[in-house]
Amino acid sequence: MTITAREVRWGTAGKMIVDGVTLDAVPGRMLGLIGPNGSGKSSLLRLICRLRRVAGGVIRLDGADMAGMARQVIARRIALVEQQATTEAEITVLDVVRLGRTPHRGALSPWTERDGEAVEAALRHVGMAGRRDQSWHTLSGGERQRVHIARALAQTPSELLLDEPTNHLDVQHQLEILALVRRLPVTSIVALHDLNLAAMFCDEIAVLREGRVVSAGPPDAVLTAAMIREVFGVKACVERSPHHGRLHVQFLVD
Ligand SMILES: Nc1ncnc2c1ncn2[C@@H]1O[C@H](COP(=O)(O)OP(=O)(O)OP(=O)(O)O)[C@@H](O)[C@H]1O
Repeated sequence: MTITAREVRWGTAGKMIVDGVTLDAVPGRMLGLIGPNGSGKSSLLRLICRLRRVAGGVIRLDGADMAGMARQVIARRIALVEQQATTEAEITVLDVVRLGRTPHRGALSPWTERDGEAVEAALRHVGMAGRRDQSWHTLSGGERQRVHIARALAQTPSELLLDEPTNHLDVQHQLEILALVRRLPVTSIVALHDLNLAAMFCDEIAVLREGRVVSAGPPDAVLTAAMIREVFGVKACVERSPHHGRLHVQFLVD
């Protein structure tokens, strides 16, 4: 396992928001986090990359308790793409992606060939190499999302955390980004609202409700009509697609 969480708790204002979460991210695989709005997905991702400190339980990276690790050590390993990340307006696409190299560089160290290669590869991966000189504030929402993902890739993480990475993206780019993450030699944890994207791309899925994992395992075991009704309050029919062989969820409205 690369990242393991055991009985992780975190809360604020007297309310438990992550309430005893236990999960394992298997090396090289994609773990999906699904759950209704406010179920704790973003909070859990922020705990995993230690933007927040756990109030109880333990998160380990390759067996070592992350609570005792230096911030830079964590930043060299784990990249997070947040849902609504903001960036200074007066910078270019290239500037944003170059920021991904920060954890690998000392304050005075020169820009290296390796830094440049990581940035170029990241720009290419998200299809933004031709837009490197464009000003950040002129980008569309989807383009910004792709540049944020490029920044995370430039960090050359071994663990990649993505909070709703398909938000703002058109269907082609939704599929491309998730296919890219799957292809990368990284362990990924991805919060997703679209159950069909989760079914298509995730190796394992954990379902959160009110800060607790209520189901976890391969998509075939987790994505059931009963779970969708119970957790999301929606009627659904779950079938195996004759086209791609993965589960497909059809929602039913009265
Ligand atoms: N710093 C905070 N102060 C107060 N409440 C918070 C804080 N951070 C998170 N919350 C609350 O915790 C709950 C979980 O939020 P979180 O963003 O983790 O959920 P989520 O599953 O990612 O939701 P969504 O699907 O809507 O993005 C929400 O009710 C949110 O309002």
